[in-house]
Amino acid sequence: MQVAIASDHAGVELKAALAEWLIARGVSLRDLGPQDGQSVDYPDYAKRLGDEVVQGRAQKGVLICGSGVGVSIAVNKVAGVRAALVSEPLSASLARQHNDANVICLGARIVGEAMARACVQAFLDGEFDPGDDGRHQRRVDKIAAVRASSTP
Ligand SMILES: O=C(CO)[C@H](O)[C@H](O)[C@H](O)COP(=O)(O)O
Repeated sequence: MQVAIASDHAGVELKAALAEWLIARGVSLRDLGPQDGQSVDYPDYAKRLGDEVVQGRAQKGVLICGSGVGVSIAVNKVAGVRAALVSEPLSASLARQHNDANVICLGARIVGEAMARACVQAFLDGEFDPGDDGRHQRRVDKIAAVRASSTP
């Protein structure tokens, strides 16, 4: 599985720490930047990562900004992205199990490195469960239908 990671300036240190940890654990990782702490605009990196996922160059993505809110709003505008903003591992796991999330968003000014690692681990380990009656799949399908039927 290919994993992509990106951030804005507020998330660049946490991104570097997570990237080092993931690579050490054998994860195939694409770091989409930025590479330094110069101020950037989070929608640019959110789009870059969202495109990477929906175009199939990565199967999952990790996005980081100061709060996680900006990147989560932005990346959920990319058709096919289901991004979850999380700050603890149960939500990260449920985002996979129930929502088939393909991106998680973290706030570097909200969570510490250990909690961020726990969230990423739960997200990468989690598997989508369509539900014994298909209810989770039906709801995920309805998310796509909401987008398809929305007018600007
Ligand atoms: O979008 C955000 C807030 O919801 C992110 O936390 C950004 O990282 C933050 O806005 C960046 O703020 P800065 O003052 O430019 O560092």
